Amino acid sequence: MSTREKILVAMSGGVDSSVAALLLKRQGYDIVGAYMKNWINEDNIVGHCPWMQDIDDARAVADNLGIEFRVVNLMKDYRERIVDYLLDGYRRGLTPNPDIMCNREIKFGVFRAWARDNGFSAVATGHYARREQNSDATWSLLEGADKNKDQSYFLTLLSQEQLADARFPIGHIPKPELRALAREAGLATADKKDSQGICFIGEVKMQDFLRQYVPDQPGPIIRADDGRLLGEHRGLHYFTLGQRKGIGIPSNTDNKAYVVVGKRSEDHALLVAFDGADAPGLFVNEVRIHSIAWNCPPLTQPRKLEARVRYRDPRVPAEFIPDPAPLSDTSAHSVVSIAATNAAYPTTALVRFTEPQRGLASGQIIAFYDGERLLGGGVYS
Ligand SMILES: Nc1ncnc2c1ncn2[C@@H]1O[C@H](COP(=O)(O)OP(=O)(O)OP(=O)(O)O)[C@@H](O)[C@H]1O
Repeated sequence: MSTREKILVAMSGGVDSSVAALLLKRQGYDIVGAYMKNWINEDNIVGHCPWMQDIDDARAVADNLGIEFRVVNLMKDYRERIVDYLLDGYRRGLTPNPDIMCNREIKFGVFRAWARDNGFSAVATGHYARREQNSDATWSLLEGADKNKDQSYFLTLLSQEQLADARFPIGHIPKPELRALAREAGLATADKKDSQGICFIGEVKMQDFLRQYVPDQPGPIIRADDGRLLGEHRGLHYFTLGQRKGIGIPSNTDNKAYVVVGKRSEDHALLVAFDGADAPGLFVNEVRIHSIAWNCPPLTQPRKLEARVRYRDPRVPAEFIPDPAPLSDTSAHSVVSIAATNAAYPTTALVRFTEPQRGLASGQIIAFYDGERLLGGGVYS
């Protein structure tokens, strides 16, 4: 009987996870490839979703590598844990982050559980992130070596336990080198273009998707500084803090563009201002967060660290100040609770930035770092 470690490789039909499988195979692991069926556009609501092509591509790579290939149906879990979270968030005026939730709830949640039930000790993905063992045998998650492709931000809410079962075989490779490896090995996906996040959101505009599920609820567009009525919008869920495109109010004669600076739930008003450092509410020096999760020992005392306020932003200096006795964790109202259950540490905090930060929308996620090392993160209140 084989004593090689059994690893389930999440194969999306993209080049990154194809090379993840290639490398693990070369390293001698006992691997099986699996495509997660997360969403199928059965109602044909949101147009084209290339899942069938993706399955064919993933299967072709698995055949090339001579490994078994499975399709795992997680549509029900995905609907309950990601789509409902997304729609619930938008209905409540938040800006949810389905990519981060998908990693925690699906890839390293139900998919990992499926892997365990089927005799695998770990789940590998094609994320640009690295895992490093600490002296006490726990794991740290580091940014991908290719800083232009780093995806550690998307793994922000993973726990130490999830990290222990995760493998990121491509995290140390620059993308051009990865494509070269794929070509040399003759992988069918070698020159496939990069995907755009979650299938059903990547291939369609989020607005088109939301239109099918969240009823329009028109309200006034109001200029924040003088209360002037500028027009009408179709629903607050189509907008997020810091958004400039699609407001539908022309720039003024000086070519100054309007930007969303707030939402007022009482009268469904969309608050806008001219974009700039003095736009009211657009820039903040500090922000409250909830649903904090750590993959390292939880921070219970104030500490200086670095924060990434959104994907692709550089890390910025900040001070993390935990609330000693959080009164309420707003995520408790969410369909999918983002909060760490029974956390033995404060799950709310204040984050104070050295430089003001722009457009931190409620529901979005902040990630904390110590250099390249991801510590954890939380959700903007
Ligand atoms: N439907 C899916 N089935 C299996 N694994 C998936 C699926 N979607 C994503 N993954 C896994 O999650 C990783 C990151 O997903 P993401 O959507 O960010 O793709 P990516 O970075 O473009 O990678 P790839 O080139 O492998 O598609 C993928 O590399 C893959 O391991």
